[in-house]
Amino acid sequence: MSKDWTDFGITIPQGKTGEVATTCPQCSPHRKKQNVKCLSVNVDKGVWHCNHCDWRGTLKSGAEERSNPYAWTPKTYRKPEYRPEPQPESGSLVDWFAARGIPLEVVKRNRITIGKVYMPQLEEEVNAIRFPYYRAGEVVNIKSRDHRKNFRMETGAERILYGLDDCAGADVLIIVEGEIDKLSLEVAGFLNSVSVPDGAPSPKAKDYTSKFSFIEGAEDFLSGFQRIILAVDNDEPGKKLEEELARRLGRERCWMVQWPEGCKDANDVLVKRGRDTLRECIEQVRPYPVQGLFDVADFSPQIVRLYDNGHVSGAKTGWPCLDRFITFAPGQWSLVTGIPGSGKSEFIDALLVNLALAYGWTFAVFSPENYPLELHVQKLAEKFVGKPFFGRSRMDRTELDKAVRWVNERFTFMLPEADELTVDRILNLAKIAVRRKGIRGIVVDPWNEIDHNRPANLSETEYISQSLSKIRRFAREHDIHVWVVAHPAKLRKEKDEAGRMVYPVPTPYDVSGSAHWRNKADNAVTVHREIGSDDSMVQVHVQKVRFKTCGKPGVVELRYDYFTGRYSDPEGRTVRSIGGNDECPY
Ligand SMILES: Nc1ncnc2c1ncn2[C@@H]1O[C@H](COP(=O)(O)OP(=O)(O)OP(=O)(O)O)[C@@H](O)[C@H]1O
Repeated sequence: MSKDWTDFGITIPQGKTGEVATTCPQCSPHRKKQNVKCLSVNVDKGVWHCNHCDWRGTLKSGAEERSNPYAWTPKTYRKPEYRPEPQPESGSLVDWFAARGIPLEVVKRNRITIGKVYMPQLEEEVNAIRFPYYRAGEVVNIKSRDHRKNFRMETGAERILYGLDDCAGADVLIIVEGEIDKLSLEVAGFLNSVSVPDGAPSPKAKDYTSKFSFIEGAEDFLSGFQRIILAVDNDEPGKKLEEELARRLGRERCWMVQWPEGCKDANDVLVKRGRDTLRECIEQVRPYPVQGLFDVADFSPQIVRLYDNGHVSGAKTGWPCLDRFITFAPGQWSLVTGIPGSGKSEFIDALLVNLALAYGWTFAVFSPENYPLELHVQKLAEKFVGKPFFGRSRMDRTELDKAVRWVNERFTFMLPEADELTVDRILNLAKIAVRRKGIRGIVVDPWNEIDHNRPANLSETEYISQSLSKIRRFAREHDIHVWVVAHPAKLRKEKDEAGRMVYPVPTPYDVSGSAHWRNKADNAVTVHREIGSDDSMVQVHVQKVRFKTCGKPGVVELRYDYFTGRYSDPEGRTVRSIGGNDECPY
């Protein structure tokens, strides 16, 4: 028997035929805008499709099963048409470049033209200079720029580096911040330069991962250079671009340029000081500071920034009561301990979700206890949506889809083969994630799942010391925060104030292995609760904070919601805060 619309919960106004817009029984009841008619139905053909949640089907064969809605699908890009007409040898284009010290032959070689372009921000067609982005002789994108400095790149086209084809066979690559800077370097005799497609991130931007999307498609290209010169602008966004490029491409092969006083970028140098000075700037580069080798000159901008802006704390946890005691800064590592089942993993997951939401941070997570992976995604999705995965009030399909896509963008999971479960291997995988995804944090949960096959010549203490040093080095080198979850050695129950036998709050000194845990960690946190009690309160003991700008020892309570895995900050429930000259129990 053939089915009708009511079998699928679809409401068609009586007598309507042809194309009808109506609400979607799958997603509308769960949306804020419940009355929006997001379901397109063709009544005559008996087919439907929801423009919001992608639910589709036909009366004949029913609702379509979504095979793997989250599967990776290759990105498809549009290739713009670019047929440069011969340009006049004089006039506005030539004059514009001449004023910037770029001669006609360089404009011609780079096939730059002037033409009419629709500028969405102006909602009109204007005359604009057009910079074609070539890769292997083919135009992949075009940057258009009008005389008021409005920019546009082609819709749906891939964002790649500008000037890729000029660098084939070079050992050294120069990266600049704009097309004109790249052309300026050509004038100074350096063809081996590329410009980032989107300029530098704004100093206030929290999430600027999309500015670096060109790296993923250029991995092979970028890996071919022994030396990379970062010749970006001499301003705050330029500094941010320089730091992020060095962090992702590897500081050890990056070099920095110092522009002369009063010059902002390569083109400024060309115009104000001439091509010889620009050449000298590129020839007199300084190595990017790497861990362990610093001159005060290497970090003088940071000193001035510190003087001007004051101390910068770490990233806030998302729970104001806890923020008073600990914030998590890049370049550091934190020990997280607690008795089994105290909620260490839940707490870390909730923290990462908060950091991802507030700062756009991305993470690589080694958490074999959270496998199979779908269980881990379940926990992260619950925290993101604020609804459980199962049960009557669970998240709907639209919320699930949104959550899974979000988790996919923010989290990478590391699980090396059983015979490669070493600290080195995990850090190697994390290094790739830094380059590709710009991750800001790593979680190792727990430490004892790593294969600690220590060399015969090392004691356990020496081995732990070495491994923790590697972690510290990695955090600093890549400017990321590392959280290591480690279990305490066997604890004995003790009598509490009420005479009950309870487990004491473990300290970093209780962590199996050695006192190096306490000494080497930048921060130490214990997640503690009385297992078995009905109370959903969890204590977070901040037992060590190395840098006072990031916090101070103290204890707070958070309330745990078992169904969503979220923690909330019950106003006024701070157990005690210890700081300043107060006696500190840790
Ligand atoms: N405050 C709480 N109240 C009730 N249940 C909790 C609380 N915190 C965590 N749980 C539950 O306890 C279980 C263990 O949590 P989790 O895996 O985070 O602990 P853990 O400290 O990482 O454990 P392990 O040391 O065994 O790895 C989970 O089912 C979690 O939902």
